[in-house]
Amino acid sequence: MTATVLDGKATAAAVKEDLRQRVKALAARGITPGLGTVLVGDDPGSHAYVAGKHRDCAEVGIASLRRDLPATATQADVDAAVAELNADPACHGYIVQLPLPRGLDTQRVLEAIDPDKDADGLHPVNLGRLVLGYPGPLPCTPRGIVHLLRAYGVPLAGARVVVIGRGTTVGRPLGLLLTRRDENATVTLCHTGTRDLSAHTRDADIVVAAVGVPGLVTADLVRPGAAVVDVGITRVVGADGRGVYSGDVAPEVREVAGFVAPVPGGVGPMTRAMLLANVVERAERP
Ligand SMILES: Nc1nc2c(c(=O)[nH]1)N[C@@H](CN(C=O)c1ccc(C(=O)N[C@@H](CCC(=O)O)C(=O)O)cc1)CN2
Repeated sequence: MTATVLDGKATAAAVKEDLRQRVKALAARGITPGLGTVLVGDDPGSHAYVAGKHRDCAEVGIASLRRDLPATATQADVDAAVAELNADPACHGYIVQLPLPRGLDTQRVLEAIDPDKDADGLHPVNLGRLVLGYPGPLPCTPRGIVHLLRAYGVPLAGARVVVIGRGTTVGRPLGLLLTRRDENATVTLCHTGTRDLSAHTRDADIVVAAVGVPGLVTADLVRPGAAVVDVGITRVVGADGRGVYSGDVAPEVREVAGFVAPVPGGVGPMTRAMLLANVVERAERP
């Protein structure tokens, strides 16, 4: 069997086309949605991701508000950038690019974001809303994973899903999302302390790997025909000595699985598209 590839680029392109139309409708009402970013330091990966977010904004007609701070920025500098975006009426939603440089208090920064402008859905108030099943912005990667699975008709209701990874940006919120009544899946949340990981994954209809351990999910861990979603993204040195991305899922899994969301080209583009969706939805709210 060769798995059907869950094409995140194509699915994200369709999401962006829909958003472009909705942004046009907003323009007719005199509203331009605005996405802000706070980027601190020199990490090349973070710079590339933030640049990508602003390119996406330009593609769909969302206004960009960039706040780039040097690696020497203090906690007070970051707090000030956050306070400025909280107060700016042109900004419908914004993100603080993670990870922040060492020495800055990530939790304090995330908690300072106005929950109403939390485009990442990572503020404790919004994670609490997710727990309670109240409406609110959803974390972008989990939302993107659910959208991608649905786009390819992978059944969620009643599905046994194993999520590997208990982080607050992907694993934990994904478990909450998939167990809502609308999705109705049964979720097992595995992590580095899980004994006999394969006993869980071999039983699963859907395996989501979000730990950042290249090649962790091998073919023998996957039930034939299952859907496997790769979220891990690690930069490794390829055979030719150049940097390449490696996911948590080994390449041979494609011979066993029914569906595979690859790295790159799977969940990453969906994460970016869902960020735009959160901003447009916020701008559409009365
Ligand atoms: N505030 C946030 N910080 C971070 C998040 C986040 O969701 N919010 N997630 C990651 C980084 N990230 C977005 O910020 C992100 C990472 C990777 C991709 C992506 O599209 N990856 C591509 C491959 C890389 C490439 O082609 O350049 C892919 O998978 O196809 C998008 C977003 C940590 N920080």
